[in-house]
Amino acid sequence: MTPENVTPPKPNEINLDNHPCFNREACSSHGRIHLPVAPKCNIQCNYCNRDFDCVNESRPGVTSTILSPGQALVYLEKIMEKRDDIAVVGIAGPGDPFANPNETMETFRLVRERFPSMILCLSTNGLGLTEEYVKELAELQVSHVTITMNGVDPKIAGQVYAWARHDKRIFRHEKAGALMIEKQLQAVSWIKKYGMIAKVNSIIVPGVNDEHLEEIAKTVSSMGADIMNCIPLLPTKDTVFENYPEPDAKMRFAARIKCGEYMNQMTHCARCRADAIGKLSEPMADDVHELIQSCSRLPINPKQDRPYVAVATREGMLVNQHLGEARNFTIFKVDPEDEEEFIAFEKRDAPPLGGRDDRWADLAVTLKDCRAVLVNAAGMAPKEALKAAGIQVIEMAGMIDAGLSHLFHGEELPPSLKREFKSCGKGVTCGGDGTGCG
Ligand SMILES: C[S@@+](CC[C@H](N)C(=O)[O-])C[C@H]1O[C@@H](n2cnc3c(N)ncnc32)[C@H](O)[C@@H]1O
Ligand code: SF4
Ligand code: SF4
Repeated sequence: MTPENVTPPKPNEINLDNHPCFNREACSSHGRIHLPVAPKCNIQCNYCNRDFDCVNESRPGVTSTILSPGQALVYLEKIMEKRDDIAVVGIAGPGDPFANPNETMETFRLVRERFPSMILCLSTNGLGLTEEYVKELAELQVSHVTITMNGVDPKIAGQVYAWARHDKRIFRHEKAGALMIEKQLQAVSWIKKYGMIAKVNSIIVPGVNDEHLEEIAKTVSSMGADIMNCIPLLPTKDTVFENYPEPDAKMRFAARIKCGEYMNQMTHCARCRADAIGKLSEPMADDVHELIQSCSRLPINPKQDRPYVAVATREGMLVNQHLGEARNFTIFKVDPEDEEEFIAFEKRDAPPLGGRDDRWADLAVTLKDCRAVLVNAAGMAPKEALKAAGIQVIEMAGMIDAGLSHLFHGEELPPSLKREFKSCGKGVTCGGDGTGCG
């Protein structure tokens, strides 16, 4: 399971005392960075609203961009060149790390290989965690794993989760609560089995679980969980709990005192963004915001040599074909004589229609030296298949040169040219071939 090129550091090379969330004294000297590599979620909590592209809000679930594992490593390298106080790399969304397990595990592998003494941690709802993942996390010396648990009674937990998706089924209400509790307790026991620090986050939701937190503490402490973080609900727009009151100081204090009878309590959580960086509560500086944005415009695998970009175009000036309708792709590169110019030097045939998933796998091979493909639109299935093969799918309309400047020189794609294909909502797997699903 662990790739051969990963050499986990010796335990004494990582100073766990430097984690500012687990050691209040480290707050003034050390910071953490969250890498936003996990956009999807497998459940919907009634308090959570995940926003991308948002710079102004500081709360969980918000990020200004999403990074691939390779982009995240470049971003981290650049941050580490700028500052020497970052002791922790965490993955906390904006969705769930184990609704995006490949991205999560790959990010940890890359970071561990490059920064052997970095503290690694993550926060998950527990649903997608498997023993295999927990084992590899331990091998990579991820030291702190947080499981967010809002109840140990299905009736109470079921009020917090709108739905949970597991094994291609959707669970709601009490059934969602029961499923989540089972998975979360299992996750805590694996984390302890493999020797990691287990933190339990519980969101204090007035009138729902404020009287029940003690039961959670009692249950998880008996399983060996190390620390609990009772986080006050932050009422958030466009969520079921948006009009619930934020727990006052009395409720927060009471929760921590009652739970504190069973286990250590964290009291200084800053309810951070999924792309938080620096000391706890430090706002994201403008230059860091620009840096993370520019890293998100790098090729998916920035360290791979992919010198070309493929374009779905009829006449060679405009991006004007859907991925599925293009019979061929025009391949562009930077003009070696003039870095500002681009040269179309080849046409490559698209794989024949039909064959669905095979077709996208074949296309990934055809475009294996391309960092991206510019198209008018593409469905989820081809986007996922190409992304997994390291090829970014950029949906846009208009001049090809604008897309190429974006990809080769990191220039912002004008919003007027951006397009985003939305599925029809019929719940079928969309081939995105522009021919409709009938
Ligand atoms: C955005 S989640 C991402 C990680 C993972 N999906 C999870 O739930 O643990 C990070 C943390 O923020 C918490 N959170 C999300 N929305 C919140 C809100 N409105 N108020 C308080 N905590 C919130 C989650 O419960 C979780 O503990
Ligand atoms: S599991 Fe985490 S990311 Fe998913 S809805 Fe709940 S809080 Fe949000
Ligand atoms: S959300 Fe809380 S536990 Fe997570 S990094 Fe911020 S302060 Fe630490």
